[in-house]
Amino acid sequence: MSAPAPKLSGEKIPATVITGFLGAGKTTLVRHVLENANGRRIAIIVNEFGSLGIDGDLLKSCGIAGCTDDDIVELANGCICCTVADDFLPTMQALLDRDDPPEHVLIETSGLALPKPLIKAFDWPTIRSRMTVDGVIAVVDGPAVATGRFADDPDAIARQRAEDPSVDHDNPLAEVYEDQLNAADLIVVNKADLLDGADIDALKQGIAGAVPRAVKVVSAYEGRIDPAVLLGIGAAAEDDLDARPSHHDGADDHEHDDFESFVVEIGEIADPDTLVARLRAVAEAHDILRIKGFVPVSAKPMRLAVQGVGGRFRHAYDRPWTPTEQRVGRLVVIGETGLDQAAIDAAIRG
Ligand SMILES: Nc1nc2c(ncn2[C@@H]2O[C@H](COP(=O)(O)OP(=O)(O)OP(=O)(O)O)[C@@H](O)[C@H]2O)c(=O)[nH]1
Repeated sequence: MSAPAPKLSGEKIPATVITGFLGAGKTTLVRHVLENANGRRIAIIVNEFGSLGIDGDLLKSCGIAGCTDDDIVELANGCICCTVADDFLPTMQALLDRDDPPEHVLIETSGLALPKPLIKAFDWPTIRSRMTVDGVIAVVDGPAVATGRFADDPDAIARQRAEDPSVDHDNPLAEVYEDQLNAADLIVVNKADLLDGADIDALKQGIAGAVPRAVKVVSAYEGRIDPAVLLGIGAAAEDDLDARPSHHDGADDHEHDDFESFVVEIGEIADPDTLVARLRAVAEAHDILRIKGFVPVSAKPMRLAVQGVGGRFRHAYDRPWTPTEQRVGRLVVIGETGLDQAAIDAAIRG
């Protein structure tokens, strides 16, 4: 795989924003870029909706040569789009002020973040003079879109509009998903292994037709796209905000109260397959969007990383528990507001 050709705008350091709904495959794609960085110094900023930094932890334990923990900065304090001034700008400033600043910065937003406020932050004078948004990549969960996960219910919208003409959506998932696509310079339809060729073509066409401007749409498996395609787009997105409409244009701020997250703690488990079967049943019964975390397994020195997107689960041992870590399982649960937290907690803990 060839090294991505750096396409700097003047002396500015390029930043790539990786957006996409919960569980679409953003961390998987970031990891693939790191594995194929060919010596290029890339810093990663990872933002999560939940209070636990699972993605940053997964990337830190990736064992990729040349990728140090210092190059991975976690912002787990809420969605990056709402904490721009408090968290994001000081973090960027610190990266830029390093003795050896990165050659490229990848920013993985939370699955619920709206990318536009983040792109706008690159217009702040202190950042604007030194960085540019090289491109916004939207990662899409192909099978989730194909099964109508983000589709609106047209009747419900018509009813709501009759009461309040300014209402766009009754579906917060659709709203976040569309904002993410509308901001993109490149759209990656991921999880192609779970779709057949005709479905992929139809999805790509449908997505390309739904976004407001001509944007390349590609398909991928496990986020495997040549970094030369992802990096070096040269979009300067901060100068091009009007071309990226958002459902929240005109609003000073927005709330994430359509979604909620909480953490379930569990003790050592005896058998990963039994746990995953239980998690799958809970996720389906409560329409949970995302479950992820790490769990100790009896007599195993390695911790088990567990990932669920809807009812689809994966698990793998990722690294040994360190001597200073408590062998306690922590799973982040994310869903639309109104989850029955007590019932979910009890069901997960068995
Ligand atoms: N079958 C399949 N699974 C995939 C693919 N890419 C990623 N996954 C799995 O999907 C799950 C979510 O992937 P992540 O990369 O963590 O997704 P994410 O977008 O970073 O998730 P959040 O940060 O929670 O929004 C994991 O279990 C991945 O292993 C793919 O191409 N095919």
